Amino acid sequence: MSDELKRASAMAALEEVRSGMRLGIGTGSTAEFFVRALAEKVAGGLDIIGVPTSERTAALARELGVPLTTLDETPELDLTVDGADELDARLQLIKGGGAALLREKIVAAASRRMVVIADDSKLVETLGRFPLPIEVMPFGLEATRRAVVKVADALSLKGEVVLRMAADGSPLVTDGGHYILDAHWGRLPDASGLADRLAAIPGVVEHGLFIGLAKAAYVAGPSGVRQIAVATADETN
Ligand SMILES: O=C(CO)[C@H](O)[C@H](O)COP(=O)(O)O
Repeated sequence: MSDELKRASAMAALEEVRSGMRLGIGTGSTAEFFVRALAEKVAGGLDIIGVPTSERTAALARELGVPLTTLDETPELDLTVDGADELDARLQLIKGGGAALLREKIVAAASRRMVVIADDSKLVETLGRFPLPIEVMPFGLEATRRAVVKVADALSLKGEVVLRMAADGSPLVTDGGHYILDAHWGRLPDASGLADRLAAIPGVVEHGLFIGLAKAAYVAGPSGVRQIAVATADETN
């Protein structure tokens, strides 16, 4: 994804931000463009407060002067803007490529509205080209991995489930102190059913399937940014 497209999608989402808003602030290289643009607006007088979805985003926001709070102080948010590794037309997402999926999901769920910023290479017909990140407890890792594989077997999903490693060769540790399993299963025709089964495994802390959380996406392509929105109950009746 080119920086131009990342910036374009971030700028489109920034249009939704109003003074007085409580914002969830996403993680990743696309979200970074959003943080930088938001910081400029804050410097120009925009009055917002943000909850970062990772230590990495918190550090950047702090450095750029974006006022931050926590979900404990501000448990209800107006809008969360975040990137995604993959999205489909129903705005089901795969997230967690940046290992921040747990905080990202907690923050998105605490928000009245979540919007996704992405380029059009991330828009797929069926989720699963991107390996699905699954955040797990270090305790009982192998037992949990086997339980995850059993879920895959039950759904006829085939492919490796591998522990994500850090650059130094040790297991990558998330902001929450957990590990990440990356599931290379390919197409996930029933993402929602898979999400339910993974969530029921005791050692699984959270998985990267975001179902029913995003309300809109700003998808940037060569011919501009288009908004994809989920139909509201009013529109479907
Ligand atoms: O889910 C995420 C982090 O956990 C990111 O939103 C996702 O990985 C997209 O990142 P990028 O904008 O760098 O492609």
